[in-house]
Amino acid sequence: MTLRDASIAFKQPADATQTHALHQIALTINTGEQVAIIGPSGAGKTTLLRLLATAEQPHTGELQILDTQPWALSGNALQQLRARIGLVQQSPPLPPRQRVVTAVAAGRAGKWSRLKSAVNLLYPLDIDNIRNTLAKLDLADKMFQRCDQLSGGQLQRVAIARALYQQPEILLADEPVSAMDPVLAEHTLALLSRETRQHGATLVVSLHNLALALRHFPRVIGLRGGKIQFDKPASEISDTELEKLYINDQLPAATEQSGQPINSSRPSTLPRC
Ligand SMILES: Nc1ncnc2c1ncn2[C@@H]1O[C@H](COP(=O)(O)OP(=O)(O)OP(=O)(O)O)[C@@H](O)[C@H]1O
Repeated sequence: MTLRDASIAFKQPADATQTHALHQIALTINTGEQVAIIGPSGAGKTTLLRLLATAEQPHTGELQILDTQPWALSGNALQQLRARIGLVQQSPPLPPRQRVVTAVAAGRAGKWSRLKSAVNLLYPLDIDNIRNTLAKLDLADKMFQRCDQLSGGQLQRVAIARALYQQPEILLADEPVSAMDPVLAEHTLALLSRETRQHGATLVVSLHNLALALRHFPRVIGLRGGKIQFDKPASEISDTELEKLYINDQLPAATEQSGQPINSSRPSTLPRC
């Protein structure tokens, strides 16, 4: 997938000013690559993932993905393209009363006929595969539970199971392990990496945890203020570059109090606005 000088600006309803969520982003991510996106709160990570998922249209510039220009496609063709792209959202929008099995089955709805999707909503057709997918995330016992009976971390795992079950060619995940304990977070990122590699799929994940980003992803993109600060192999990123990426002039007291430099080797969850 390729972005050429892509920008997105949002109008703020309060004062009608524009926020440049992304500014002239140029990048290419090749098929099968595994990439982490890091950066401070408000850097534009979610917007970038939504742009790649074709959930957001660039206001200027261009996106080419899976050999097409999505915004030149008809409505039907765009829907078909979206069925080939999986997006795990930061707060998975799972209907509270839906059962886990149905939520996961919905991952393939875009690939099925309307009739099959409707039947599947009532009577999930592919129980064994769904159970296997949930088992990889230690959730097989929750298969028939309602989504509103799950914890935040369990809901995140349901959303990941749904994306894995979809078997997309591109899997995009927005802070997919933010509500998980450290052991589950490690396990889940390793699983995402392994599963996408096995299917030859591309994986792009935004993360606040630097240690996880650097450990699990060979390529890391640092985003700040809607612009790319660096895009390089994880092994080449220095602590100074990380300090520069996350520097927060709005939080002098917090930074002084902690007195801790940003260190990529320790698990780090940085202060958020
Ligand atoms: N729908 C929207 N309307 C107006 N402004 C928006 C909208 N979505 C995002 N923004 C603004 O765009 C900027 C980038 O937001 P985005 O959610 O992409 O950042 P982020 O890096 O994912 O942040 P976080 O780490 O806190 O999730 C922010 O300034 C945000 O306020």
